[in-house]
Amino acid sequence: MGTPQHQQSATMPVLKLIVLGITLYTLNYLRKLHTNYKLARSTHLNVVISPLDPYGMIWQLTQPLLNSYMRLLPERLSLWFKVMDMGWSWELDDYVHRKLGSSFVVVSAERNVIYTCDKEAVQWVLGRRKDFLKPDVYEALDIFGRNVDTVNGDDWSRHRKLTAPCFNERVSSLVWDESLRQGRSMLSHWLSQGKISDMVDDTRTLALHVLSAAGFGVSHDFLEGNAKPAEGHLMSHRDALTTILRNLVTSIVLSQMPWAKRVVPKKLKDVCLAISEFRLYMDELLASEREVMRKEKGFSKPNLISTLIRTSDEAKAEGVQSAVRLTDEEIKGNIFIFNLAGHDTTANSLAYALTLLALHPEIQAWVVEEVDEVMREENSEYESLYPRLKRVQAVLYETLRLYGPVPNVPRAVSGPNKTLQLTCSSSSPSSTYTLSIPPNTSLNLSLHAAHTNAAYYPDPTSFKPSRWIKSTSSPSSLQTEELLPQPPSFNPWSSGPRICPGMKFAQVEFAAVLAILLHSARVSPALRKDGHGPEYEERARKEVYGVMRDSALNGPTLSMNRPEDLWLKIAKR
Ligand code: HEM
Repeated sequence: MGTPQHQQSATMPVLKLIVLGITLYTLNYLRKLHTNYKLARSTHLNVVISPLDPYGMIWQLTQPLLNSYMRLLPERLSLWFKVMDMGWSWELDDYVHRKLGSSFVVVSAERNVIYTCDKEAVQWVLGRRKDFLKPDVYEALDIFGRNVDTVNGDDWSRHRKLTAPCFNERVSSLVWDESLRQGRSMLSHWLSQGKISDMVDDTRTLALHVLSAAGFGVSHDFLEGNAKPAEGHLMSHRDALTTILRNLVTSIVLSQMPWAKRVVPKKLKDVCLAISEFRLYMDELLASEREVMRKEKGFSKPNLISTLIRTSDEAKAEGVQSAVRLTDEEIKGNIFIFNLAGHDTTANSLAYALTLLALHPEIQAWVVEEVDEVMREENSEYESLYPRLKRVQAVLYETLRLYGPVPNVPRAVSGPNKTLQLTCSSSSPSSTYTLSIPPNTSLNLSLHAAHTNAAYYPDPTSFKPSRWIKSTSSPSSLQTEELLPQPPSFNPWSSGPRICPGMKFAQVEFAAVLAILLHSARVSPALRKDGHGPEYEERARKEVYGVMRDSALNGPTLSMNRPEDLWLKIAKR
């Protein structure tokens, strides 16, 4: 054993090495920060310096921990955090853009990010899919195979071309029928309770069942679902999918480590099982769908999966090169992404809309007027009823404007060292500016900030679905009302070539469910404890509003943080 002096002299070089390492790292960090700062200044936009890379792993991991501390700091020290935290950027509406301009730059050592809520810039970026790409981070969603949501370039054209036929009018009609069926069951379940909490849980079940019927041709009962595993399985199809969607990040990580199922704790083992079971179900679906097509020389039902297989197999049969076909892995990747992209988005939109209507009884009465007129008819056909639900559609638009599931859309710039320029004048005609995007710069399109910008929407934070309706006669009547087209500042489904292909699917599902509910029931705010009288109603209103506003990006979509605290009264009309 050496003397203390010997030990001290042995640790000195190690310490020196550590100090040298830290110094070199810091100098390199400052050099990169300085280079990016100079690039950011060249844009002539306002600049916010961030110590962390907005797309980096450290930011992703530390953000939730830093949140409560940052709220204690004065704004000049916490502004970078306010800008980058997606939860805050939703909570603050367009506050940050009002302070820093409709476009500004966040500088970090790794990259710069231009944040913009300028409608011209947003349309420009979304319209140029070859210049502005989905960032690599999307590839994490390739759990079951590459798909239309995660790929870029020619691959995207192929996926989009072959998946587009899935969203046709026959599928819309199927979505309508199934949504009415599920909506009716959900309503009788709610009416039997009189007062409900955690409505989001029910709207998620409903959305999943509609996707299952329209996606796989598998119908579930609203209450019982299909909890029994099919023959040869350990988990039901519905439970496997629900487990994956509710544990998305864990599923992404575990899908990369197939060996992990042997060593992880029980809860994670269930996620591993769900992944392998869902893969098996998809293999079986593909095989059985092909069998039906072979026997009947057609396809059983016009659902998403049969359309996807048919389109792809027809291309194969016609000897079309592989460049315009999807592999089985890619078919499975797309089926999964339809489920992921179409589940929480629609479920949360329904939940927010019902909460908003409960808080605004006068608007609920306005929608009911239309619903009663349309739904009193004997027939419940999609073609004749859906187009007449214009006020219902206006409620969806207004809900998405204020509580859109996707408040921000990220984009990377393709190729190195490119400077792109656009002249913007929309936010203020007197202050036209050039938006130039220097090298090493990504983009963040602040959809929610645009949706709550007073230059685009008068009285922007108020819930006013009537702003989407115009009447062609005076006095206004239901027959002469028209739904206004979506303006360039309104992009809850994105826009351009990569616009959400499930837009119509979501619109039809939303309209059917809202119409069936409001035709028979009235929704109003409630509290966990029963009570009545004006004071009770006022407290219930405040509580429900508070729970709804306590929302954040939980996973990829905006949702309420405490849905179990949301109580609503459902009374038969
Ligand atoms: C209210 C409901 C919905 C909203 C607000 C919504 C919103 C969006 C947005 C903003 C994007 C673009 C994301 C980006 O470019 O980064 C998108 C893409 C997509 N959505 Fe939706 N969505 C909804 C429902 C659905 C449904 C029901 C489906 C399928 C059944 C679906 C499937 C997809 C797919 C596959 C993409 C990727 C398209 C591509 O990149 O070419 N969505 N959605």
